[in-house]
Amino acid sequence: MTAPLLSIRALEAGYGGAPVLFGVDLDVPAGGALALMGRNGMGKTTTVRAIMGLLPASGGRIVFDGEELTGLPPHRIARRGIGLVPEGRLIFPTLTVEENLVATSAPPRAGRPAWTLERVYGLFPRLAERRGHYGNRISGGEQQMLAIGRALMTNPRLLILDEATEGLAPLIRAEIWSVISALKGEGLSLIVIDKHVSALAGVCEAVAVMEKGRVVHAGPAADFAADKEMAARYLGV
Ligand SMILES: Nc1ncnc2c1ncn2[C@@H]1O[C@H](COP(=O)(O)OP(=O)(O)OP(=O)(O)O)[C@@H](O)[C@H]1O
Repeated sequence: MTAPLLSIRALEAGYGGAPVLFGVDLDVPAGGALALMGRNGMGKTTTVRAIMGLLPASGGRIVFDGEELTGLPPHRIARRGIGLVPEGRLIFPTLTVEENLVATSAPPRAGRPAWTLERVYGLFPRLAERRGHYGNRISGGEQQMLAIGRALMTNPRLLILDEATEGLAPLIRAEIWSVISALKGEGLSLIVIDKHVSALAGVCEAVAVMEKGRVVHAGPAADFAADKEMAARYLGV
């Protein structure tokens, strides 16, 4: 069996001495997509922050493409090839759409087609129409597209989407899911945090459910989506 692209073992992290993660284990195979689920406050975003180096790990290991990430600063982790679409989008409000896209762009990776402005605009034609608008003058859906485009401009090998469809109108949400699915089809590896179980199962092979800072269930996403009782037990839906 080939080693996973991302492997997390016994990860511990917290805020100001208060522990939040108590030994998280996760794997993402190259080209695979993992749905990370769980009720509010269970530690999903904290896990993502630890992967990105935005929060120090107090224990455990994060290995990406065979190299240890634990302890590296966020910009070096991004350079290794992990892109983040953060919860709340965090668009630069006083930069234009185009400036937001180029602000964090990074060189392409060997063997993968480079992400360019043209390619991002091809994926999201609305961003091309809004290219000169400031980040705080576009709709929530457009901001979400921009957050995804900006992460793609770093030419990631693994893209982490934290609540990328949260609070969006159904049509825009469907557009975002179809883009996520297309990215998966191109071989990009994904971690997708979202509440929409059936949409997740359409893109992700695997699911991991977090409860109180631990992974309490891991398995095929299709099985999870088909088992209403299990979804109700873990997600309270
Ligand atoms: N900056 C912070 N300082 C202190 N505690 C925090 C901070 N951010 C999160 N927490 C706490 O850490 C725990 C896990 O939060 P986290 O944001 O990782 O959950 P989540 O599973 O992503 O949920 P959500 O869907 O609400 O984002 C919660 O108890 C939360 O209150």
